[in-house]
Amino acid sequence: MESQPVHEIYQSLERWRELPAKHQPAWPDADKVRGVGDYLRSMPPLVFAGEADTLKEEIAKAGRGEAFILQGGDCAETFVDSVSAARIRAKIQTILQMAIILTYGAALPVVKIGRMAGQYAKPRSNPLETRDGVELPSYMGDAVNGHDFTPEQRIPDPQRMVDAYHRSATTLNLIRAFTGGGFADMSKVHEWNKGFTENPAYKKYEKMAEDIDWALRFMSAAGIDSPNLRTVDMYSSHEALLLEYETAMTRIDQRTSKPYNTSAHFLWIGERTRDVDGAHVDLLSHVRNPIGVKLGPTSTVDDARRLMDKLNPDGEEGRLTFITRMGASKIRSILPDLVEGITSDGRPVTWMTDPMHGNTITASNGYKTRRMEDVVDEVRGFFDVHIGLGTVPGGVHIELTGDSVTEVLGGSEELSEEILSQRYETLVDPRLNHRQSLELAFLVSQMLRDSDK
Ligand SMILES: O=C[C@H](O)[C@H](O)COP(=O)(O)O
Ligand SMILES: C=C(OP(=O)(O)O)C(=O)O
Ligand SMILES: [Mn+2]
Repeated sequence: MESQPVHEIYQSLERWRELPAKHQPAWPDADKVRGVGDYLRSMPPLVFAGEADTLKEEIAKAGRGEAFILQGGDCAETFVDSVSAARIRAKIQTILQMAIILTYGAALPVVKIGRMAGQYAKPRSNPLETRDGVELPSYMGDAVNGHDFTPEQRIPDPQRMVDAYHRSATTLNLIRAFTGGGFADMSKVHEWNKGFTENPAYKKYEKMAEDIDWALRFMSAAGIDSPNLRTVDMYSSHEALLLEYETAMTRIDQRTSKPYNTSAHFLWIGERTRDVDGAHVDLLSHVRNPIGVKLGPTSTVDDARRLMDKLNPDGEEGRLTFITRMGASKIRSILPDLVEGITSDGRPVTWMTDPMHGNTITASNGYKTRRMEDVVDEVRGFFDVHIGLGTVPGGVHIELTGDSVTEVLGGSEELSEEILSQRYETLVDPRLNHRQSLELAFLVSQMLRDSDK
């Protein structure tokens, strides 16, 4: 097939400008936005298109039940945390620990994707925030404005997109260093748990680490060795919200002459921007990365089919993932029709669950929170529905952190409303802490095991 002329590709990448674009910041200075776009276009890509292709194959495997995807990280990364190697390491470590729990428990390869190295932009329910009669733009993530409630901080500043690019680069560098440079060596599974032993989840982890050590000694004695035991692949992802940033980071791949978004391996379109005739869907329809679309409780089969027509008309395996986020009380009644309607289309999709965003509540003391039991119940509902239909539960999408924050209620330590204020550090949505993340991984590994019977 003849490749499309380069100028036509670049034209197609700008077509979104004629379409309705939701949740874009009201940038005060259009010239400054253009300048930032030019700067970003002059900068190197953050990821290589070939890596995105490899991830697409991995996601295809998850869609067929030959692997399972673990996607996790902050709701909103912050510039402050991006300079803390300890915080980034704790997050990577949490994802690696969860992945090893899932791999060992279910004997299934786990595809690891961080909500990291670019998760700096947020859609908000209300574009404005009012405090004591003062109205300012809502915080939309560090790539847009500052969290402090002052006009200086809250007015969107396009220069922040440049900062987001550089901080994504340093975070990604650290991810690559940790996952390729010895930290992720399987013989270190014990060390990842150091200092965390006085809790049932940590004890369970310790026991599993001992079993893995024994298996490794057996393999070594039997002369079995694999580079897979020493390094892991971890991919980057974020919500493709800021159209100017995502367009500037889209480049034509030399190997294939096709456009790839080089700001992350995997991009997703959020529940609030998934209109099939809107700007976000149009922009991502032109790039070749694997992409996801969040589907909330009002999604219809027709919505999802039209998204497939636009985003994956030829039914390329691994290209399109639907990340459902229905809410624990709704998933069992809503998901079956959606999955059946899409399965009968015949074109493959990979199904993931985001058990966080449909389960957000306000605690009696005003904190935005979630209940661990609802999170677990939505994942369970996701497995129940897919197993009932004979389709494949392909992965989980989790908001988490490696620190001991107090943002989500419940879990084995029975975190209560009164405790939320102790370490409530998120700037947008509540995240599972390190312990709750491991607990969830153990429960999901059991669900995966049961689904294999
Ligand atoms: O992370 C997702 C959204 O940005 C977030 O849930 C919106 O939160 P809000 O309702 O506080 O604006
Ligand atoms: C905005 C998010 O979710 P959703 O689009 O599902 O509401 C998110 O993932 O942080
Ligand atoms: Mn969120």
